[in-house]
Amino acid sequence: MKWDAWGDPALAKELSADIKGLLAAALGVTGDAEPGPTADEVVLRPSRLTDADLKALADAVGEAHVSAADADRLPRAGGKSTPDLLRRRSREAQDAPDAVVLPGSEDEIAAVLALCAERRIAVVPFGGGTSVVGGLDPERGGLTAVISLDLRRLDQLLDLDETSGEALLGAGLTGPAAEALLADRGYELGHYPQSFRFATIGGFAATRSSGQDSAGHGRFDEMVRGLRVVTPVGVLDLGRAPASAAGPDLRELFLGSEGTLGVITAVRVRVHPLPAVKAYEAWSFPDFATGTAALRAVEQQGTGPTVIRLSDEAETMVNLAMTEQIGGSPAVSGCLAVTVFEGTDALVAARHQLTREVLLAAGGTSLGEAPARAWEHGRFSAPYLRDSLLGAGALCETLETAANWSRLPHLRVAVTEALTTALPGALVLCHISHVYPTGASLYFTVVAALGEDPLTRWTAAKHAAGDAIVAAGGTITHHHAVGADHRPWMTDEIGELGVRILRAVKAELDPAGILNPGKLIP
Ligand SMILES: Cc1cc2nc3c(=O)[nH]c(=O)nc-3n(C[C@H](O)[C@H](O)[C@H](O)COP(=O)(O)OP(=O)(O)OC[C@H]3O[C@@H](n4cnc5c(N)ncnc54)[C@H](O)[C@@H]3O)c2cc1C
Repeated sequence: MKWDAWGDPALAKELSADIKGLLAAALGVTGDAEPGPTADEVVLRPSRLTDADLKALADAVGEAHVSAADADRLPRAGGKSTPDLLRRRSREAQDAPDAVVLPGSEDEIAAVLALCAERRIAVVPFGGGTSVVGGLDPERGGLTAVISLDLRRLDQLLDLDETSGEALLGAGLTGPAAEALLADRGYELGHYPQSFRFATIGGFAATRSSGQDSAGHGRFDEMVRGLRVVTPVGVLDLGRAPASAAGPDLRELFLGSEGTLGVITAVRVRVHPLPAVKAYEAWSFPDFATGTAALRAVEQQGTGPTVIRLSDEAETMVNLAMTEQIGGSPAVSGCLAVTVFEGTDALVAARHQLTREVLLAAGGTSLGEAPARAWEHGRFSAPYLRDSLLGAGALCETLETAANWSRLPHLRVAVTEALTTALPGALVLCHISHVYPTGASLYFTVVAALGEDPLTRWTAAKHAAGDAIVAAGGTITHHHAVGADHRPWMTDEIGELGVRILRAVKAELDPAGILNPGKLIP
């Protein structure tokens, strides 16, 4: 993963003539942005750890697994939101964790937490580094220093119970590494967020991630059967049966806990046999309202596509211009919807047919397989385009929410208005990609001219959007999590009493307050 951009440098994308034309016509963006510093030119604030601290950390995990070198600190200085990337481009002194520590076992994690509590050092658990909500900000929270606890060494398939269809996965496994280990045994987890190639099993659990196949396989939190968590005061092993009436489900406390309550070391997940067949069909709807009603009808009928998503008119149009870049869709007018079905021959055929009938009756026109296959082909490539847009002088950022079907139309209008008021002239695209019987998520992409001081302008726009979401009855986050960026709205989301409950749990599990200060809990 690059320190100042997304993913693999070899896959960086050039902007096509079509996109450059669109940027010039829609946003007046014609030139290139000033390039940021190289890694060697970045100035990091010096590490605040003493030699004695570093020696104690090395005693806990081995000398080879502790580093206070700038080359190791810089890639863990934050996540991968656009504000993170803009900060990395700064030529002013940047903050970063004071050291990077890579434990190899639960005992080593427990030892690190104990010595950090004793020495008043904050700990930021680090999975794949793909947070887009400031979840990895190197916040010290009034303590003397902060370390990044990189969990990549916890990368084993620890158990596969084929009879039950459950796998125990190390928290540091990336999406592709976990799927490869399972595929060797004929199984699939089926969690494919856009950040799939770099994000980790522990990160998915810690943020309540949702993948693009959520209609068929569920959100990540729905896949979790059990969790192992190391806290500063002991180890928890949660989830002993597929269902239980033994009081409140404590797994739920750690799903979405974002490193503030403990370090997730292993996750027991539901797995399924690799699908025998897949079927694809794309659809066009005359407008977003008609398409939204069609998705609702499919979801409420329960006919079970694995993927179902709908782009609004603007996103469908931009998708066209991106065809060359990310394998986007061939010519489509109106609003593009994509459906994918997976499973056995008979189930796929039945689900596909039942879904088709609903979509046709709801006003959809079939576009055949090609646009749906093109979407799948390019589905992990869009983040590379954001880097190219930044290089060309355009700010591109996303935000997401969810609400009941009845609130969705107003929520979409309110967020779009908030964004275009805060960033006049910005292009705001929207899609639905996660559906539930009672509602759906809305995912917004904002493209604007970078202009002067983009960080301040984006922060103001994000704030306006957050206020609009809350006022319109949406959740402040459907799957990106809270981190530092959504924390100001947590009291609106769960109320004062809800915040007090989280604080009380935190005080019990993390009395020294070392775990990921400044995130999630107001
Ligand atoms: C381009 C892009 C596309 C994205 N697409 C999606 C998407 O489709 N769906 C989606 O859900 N999200 C998406 N995200 C957001 C992000 O990928 C998810 O939040 C992901 O789950 C983070 O996983 P990670 O391993 O990278 O965790 P990190 O970013 O390293 O950490 C995220 C948070 O979890 C904590 N944490 C990490 N590992 C552990 C652990 N083992 N124990 C305790 N705490 C831990 C960290 O301290 C931090 O607060 C996207 C991000 C980017 C940049």
